[in-house]
Amino acid sequence: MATELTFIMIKPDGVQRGLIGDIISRFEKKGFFLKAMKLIQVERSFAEKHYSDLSTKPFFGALVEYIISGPVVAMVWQGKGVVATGRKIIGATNPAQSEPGTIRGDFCIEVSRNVIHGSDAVESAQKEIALWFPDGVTEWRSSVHPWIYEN
Ligand SMILES: Nc1ncnc2c1ncn2[C@@H]1O[C@H](COP(=O)(O)OP(=O)(O)OP(=O)(O)O)[C@@H](O)[C@H]1O
Repeated sequence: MATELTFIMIKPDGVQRGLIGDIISRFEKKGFFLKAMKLIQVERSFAEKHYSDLSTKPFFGALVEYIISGPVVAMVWQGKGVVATGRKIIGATNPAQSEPGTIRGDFCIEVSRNVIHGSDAVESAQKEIALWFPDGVTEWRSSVHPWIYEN
């Protein structure tokens, strides 16, 4: 059974622009399973912690302002290869380079308003899931699992 997990966050622009349903639908239709989800407006200190790896970047202050500017949808998705495939579904960081058919390729223009975050590695996914969902995620098995996964 596929146990890989990734952390996905719909950023404030994605929430404000009504893209939540479309984004969730893309992950569901691919064959990934939702394990946790909440709509939450985070504190500055929490956003700084989430993006601590980028604290020396010139855009760090603007990035934190953007993330705390409204509610975000934080989610955990499960499935075979969900970290790498999730990044492909999302598309390149800069929407100018994101392929059509990806979330960023279809829905946004600016790197500073790029709608969605996805973990970049299994290890960072584990760290981000622990930060955003300290009480853990919901264990359940979809009844359609055998129609998507051979084992
Ligand atoms: N040059 C930039 N100017 C403004 N914002 C930027 C710039 N580069 C990155 N960002 C913002 O910081 C976020 C994190 O940058 P990172 O390089 O980790 O990209 P990413 O891993 O594709 O994005 P994310 O972590 O949000 O999935 C980007 O998604 C974007 O919102």
